[in-house]
Amino acid sequence: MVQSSVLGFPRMGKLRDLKKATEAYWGGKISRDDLLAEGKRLRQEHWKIQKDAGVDIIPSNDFAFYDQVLDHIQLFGVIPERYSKYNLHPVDEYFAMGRGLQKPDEGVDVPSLEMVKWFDSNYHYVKPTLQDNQTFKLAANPKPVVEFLEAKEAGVVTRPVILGPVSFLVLAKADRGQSVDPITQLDNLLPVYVELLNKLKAAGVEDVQIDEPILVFDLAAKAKAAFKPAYEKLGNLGAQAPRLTLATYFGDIVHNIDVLSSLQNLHGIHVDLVRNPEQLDTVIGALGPNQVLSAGVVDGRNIWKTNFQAAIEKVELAIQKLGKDRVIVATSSSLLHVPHTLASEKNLDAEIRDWFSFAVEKTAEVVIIAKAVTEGPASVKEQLEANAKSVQSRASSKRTNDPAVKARQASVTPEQHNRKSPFPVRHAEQGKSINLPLFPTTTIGSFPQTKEIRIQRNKFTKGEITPEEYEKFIEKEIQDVIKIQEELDLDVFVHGEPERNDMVQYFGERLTGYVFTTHAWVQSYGSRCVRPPIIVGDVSRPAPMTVKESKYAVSISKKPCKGMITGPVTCLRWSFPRDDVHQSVQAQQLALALRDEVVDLEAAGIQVIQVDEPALREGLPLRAGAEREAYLKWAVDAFRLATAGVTDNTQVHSHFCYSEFQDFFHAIAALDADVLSIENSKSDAKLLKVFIDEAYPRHIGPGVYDIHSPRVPSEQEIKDRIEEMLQYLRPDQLWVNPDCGLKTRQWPETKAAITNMNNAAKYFRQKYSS
Ligand SMILES: Nc1nc2c(c(=O)[nH]1)N[C@@H](CNc1ccc(C(=O)N[C@@H](CCC(=O)N[C@@H](CCC(=O)N[C@@H](CCC(=O)O)C(=O)O)C(=O)O)C(=O)O)cc1)CN2
Ligand code: MET
Ligand SMILES: [Zn+2]
Repeated sequence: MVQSSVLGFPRMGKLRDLKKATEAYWGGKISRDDLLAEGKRLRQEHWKIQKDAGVDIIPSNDFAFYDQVLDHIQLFGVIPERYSKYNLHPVDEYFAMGRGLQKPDEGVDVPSLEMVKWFDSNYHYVKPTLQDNQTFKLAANPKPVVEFLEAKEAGVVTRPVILGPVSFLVLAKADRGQSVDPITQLDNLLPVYVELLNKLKAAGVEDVQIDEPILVFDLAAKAKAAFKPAYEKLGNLGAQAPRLTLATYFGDIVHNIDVLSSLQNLHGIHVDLVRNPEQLDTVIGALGPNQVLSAGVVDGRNIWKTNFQAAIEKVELAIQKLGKDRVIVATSSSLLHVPHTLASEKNLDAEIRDWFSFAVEKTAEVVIIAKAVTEGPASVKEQLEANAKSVQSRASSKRTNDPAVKARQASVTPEQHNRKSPFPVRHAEQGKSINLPLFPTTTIGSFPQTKEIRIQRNKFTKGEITPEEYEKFIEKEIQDVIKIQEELDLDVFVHGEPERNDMVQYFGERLTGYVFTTHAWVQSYGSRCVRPPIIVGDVSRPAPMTVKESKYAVSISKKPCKGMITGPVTCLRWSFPRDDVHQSVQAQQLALALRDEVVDLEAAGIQVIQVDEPALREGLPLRAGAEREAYLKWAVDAFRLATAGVTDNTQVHSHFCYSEFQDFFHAIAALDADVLSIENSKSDAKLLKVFIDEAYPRHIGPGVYDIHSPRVPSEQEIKDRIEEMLQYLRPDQLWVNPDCGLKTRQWPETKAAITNMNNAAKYFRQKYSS
């Protein structure tokens, strides 16, 4: 019999219940016990959904209050002393690592651990941070054991998910000032895995899903070599340990296929056949004689209904070679990356709705496919017919195709990708009308999205206030933030983005070719969620999207004020893209729509325009090679097409909130933006060295403090950071700004942090002008 399997389920709940509970706990509104009880309730609900759907292999330990990697940091005792020294309750220590903790009265002040993108997704994980003398110790009540028992008690037998030791270490880094190479710690870490597996077995666990997603990367020799000792040990524990199924996702493992020979003692291997169906034969060829293949055929990363016929064909190929008992039908990855359920969407057009499948619906899909291949297509005839109809409806729908967009794309010329003059000429032109001091200060766009803003928007969406009332409210918000920026004495203002629910969804709602949802939330980090809009057809811009607010802000600003839009690659990556048209085509459509917006902003008198591309880096194919080069070409072209329509006088900014530029620098440079703001506050300033090494001529603002945490950085801390940056950047090219937008912050901490930031900038301005 072919079993069905889900690799992980979204944990926020149907109505973002987990977000509400954690934020209430942080705000002191509910107790720790209340929070723990809510977590338990959600786990039970999610297990029940999967059990009722008939899923054979249901995950546990896929739940996390903040992040699953952070769970492992705590599980293995990889807790830096700066957290452990406070002897906090484990729940609070966990959140302190995730989001920092500042309690001046109790003398507690510690920033969060670094948080970075999970592979090429918009989910962020907390980076394990190791010391030179790192030790590992299994937590007293290991979470995977506790949650397995909890499910068992509720009548659900689960397969706990744990992150494998090689991935844990490869995804880790040395703490600041430490030099340990994490992978060298394998021998110290393995005993903890052995102990954990023993405890799981003792609790009654038969099967464990052990994730080693780093197998999809190009691995350093040391990392690759670590699989053999790791899995010879973990795969040979016999009756003392559960069977292991090693899971990979978001790429193929063909380039690491030789590793499989040292994994032959494992029960099974999971591969992503949505992203890389072509790896099937190679992987089957490398399996041991009794090993099981978990075939990821239901997309864990996108919301399109699975094409049953195509999925069944893939699974049948595997069955022909392995037999029904050695094949599992699975989601390609955890369903963490898709929204909870389509059932919550009441406003979707019926034709289009029928093309979608969210997490709850995907659990049903794995079950149907498994049944189709086990019992034959007749056993699920109705479902197969309905599915074929949906697939056919989407393929032939007029909603997806706009000849005018296609015609415009066909007429794009190479010159449209180039600014009129090179940077030095533009810079001189811009200097005539935009007066800036040395070390100009600015922010990244958004100011706090207060409860009041969200309430007013909610009322407006529901029709409880008129568009005019909402517009008045937004104008007042803009007035307030302009006034605050004057008081804070910033040099380049922003309008604060109060009208935007999200930097991508807002544009999706204003572009043709998109649909958007009311409840389709996906976790981005911690308690923060996004509601990615869905690209269903060719994209175009029916009318200006941001001009009114930007123009108003400029009209009341005594200093330059940036126009603010989200770039084409980010609009694409943070939406659910089409899977029937190449992403480069969708990016170009978005670029053309945004180009019109940029030109309209300029025409409205906006001299500084920021085009955010924070998702440019995460879209980079995970492995070096032709695919990566092709991506960089079309992604850079899209940005240039969107921005190059303006005159030399207009200063184009771009923003990226990540700092891994090493394998990527030439693409950033090729964007030709006049000013870049980048993330840097939590990474080593050494990363900036690439800007000198490559003689980067233009201007840069590496973030001087981390906006993801409510913690207020001191003026001294910021000065130290700027001092470090000046080792790598010229004083005349350095801007001073936070890491990213301030929408998740509260006003008091925002004002305090920016005051410190501005004072730090003034100190250097003074120092370098004399
Ligand atoms: N798409 C995207 N990806 C991104 C980022 C980003 O900004 N956008 N930033 C990076 C980090 N990620 C972030 C992701 C989300 C948030 C964030 O603040 N999200 C908000 C939701 C934003 C939103 O869409 N808000 C809507 C809906 C707000 C809401 O909850 N409304 C209530 C009703 C109003 C109320 O009573 O509060 C409801 O619908 O129930 C709005 O403002 O209109 C949240 O989790 O709370 C911040 C950073 C990387 N990836
Ligand atoms: N302009 C946006 C903001 O300030 C950029 C955010 S990048 C995730 O919120
Ligand atoms: Zn950002």
